[in-house]
Amino acid sequence: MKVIITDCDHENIDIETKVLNEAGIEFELKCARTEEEVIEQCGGADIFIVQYARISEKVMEALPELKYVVRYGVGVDTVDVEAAERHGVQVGNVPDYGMNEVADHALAMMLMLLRKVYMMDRFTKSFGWDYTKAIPVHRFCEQTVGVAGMGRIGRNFAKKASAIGFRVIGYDPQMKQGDRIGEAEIVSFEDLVSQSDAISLHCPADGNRDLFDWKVFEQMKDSAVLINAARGGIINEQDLDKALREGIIGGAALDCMNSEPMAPDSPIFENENLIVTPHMAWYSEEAAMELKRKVAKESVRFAQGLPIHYPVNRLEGGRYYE
Ligand SMILES: NC(=O)C1=CN([C@@H]2O[C@H](COP(=O)(O)OP(=O)(O)OC[C@H]3O[C@@H](n4cnc5c(N)ncnc54)[C@H](O)[C@@H]3O)[C@@H](O)[C@H]2O)C=CC1
Ligand SMILES: O=C(O)C(=O)COP(=O)(O)O
Repeated sequence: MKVIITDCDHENIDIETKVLNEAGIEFELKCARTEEEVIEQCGGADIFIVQYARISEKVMEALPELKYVVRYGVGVDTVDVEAAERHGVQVGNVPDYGMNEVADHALAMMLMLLRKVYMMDRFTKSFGWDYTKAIPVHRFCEQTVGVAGMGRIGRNFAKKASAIGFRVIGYDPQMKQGDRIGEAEIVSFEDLVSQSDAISLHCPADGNRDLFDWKVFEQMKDSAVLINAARGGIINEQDLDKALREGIIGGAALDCMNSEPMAPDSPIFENENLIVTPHMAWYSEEAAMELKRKVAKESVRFAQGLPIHYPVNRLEGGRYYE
């Protein structure tokens, strides 16, 4: 079988090269992102390792030899998973490479907001010396953190937030209110929104477009902060901009945005109580290496007819490692 790495932002592909070479698997690296680029440049492969390349139904129709698409990452937003099912294409991801990193990043942004570090950093560097600009800051152990999405990353985040001393509540449509999942008590969406001093999003984009919009912001405490290290689109950014400007909520931190890179003229970035990072919550040197090793190893398993560890769709007759 032949592997094509359709696109890769990482600095080098030494790890992928080593794993695929050791298994004797032929592979090529391309630089294809759009449907057209993928169709033009990536014909003849059984397996795609993709980062941001768009693998649509059109691509699958044009490249019928394609059997397996594995993504460098958790989210498979750029792959049409339903079409893959129709075309008999197995889709895979790496769900467990950066669970600590994303939880740590969300936590770091949340602590910066709650302790007003971001704001005091700017103020102090412009030769201001006045902590009262940060008022009010509250004791962590008297505050409640809400986790929307209690999957792998959400549970990890809940554990870390609880270790710091926060009361932690969680909402997840797959979980029952009143249950305890790890460190969090499961509550209704309404309770999560109205009781939390900070809300961290850890749910997928699929099915959750504009989950946090004006109506929800109005139910939040006016001092509450919102953290998104999940996906852009879960928050309605126009409504968030308005909520930040009008003091409907206390602040926000976005690692993920609707448009990435963000639209340069978006007024949301004028808000002083907003922190942004460039979709980097997943990143650490260690996570990047783990990710590269795992996508390559999954490709080798598929090529050798062995069960893969991380199926996203379940094809009839597919082979999965349970
Ligand atoms: N910023 C970054 O660098 C990274 C972001 N991510 C994103 O983080 C998110 C979470 O990843 P995982 O924890 O691995 O996923 P997961 O699949 O383990 O957990 C997601 C959970 O969200 C729940 N959920 C679905 N709709 C919901 C809703 N409306 N409200 C509350 N919960 C809801 C699901 O029931 C599930 O339990 C994904 O969107 C993923 O793409 C993942 C890695 C890196
Ligand atoms: O693993 C994921 O889903 C991530 O969000 C990591 O970032 P990316 O999707 O590669 O921009």
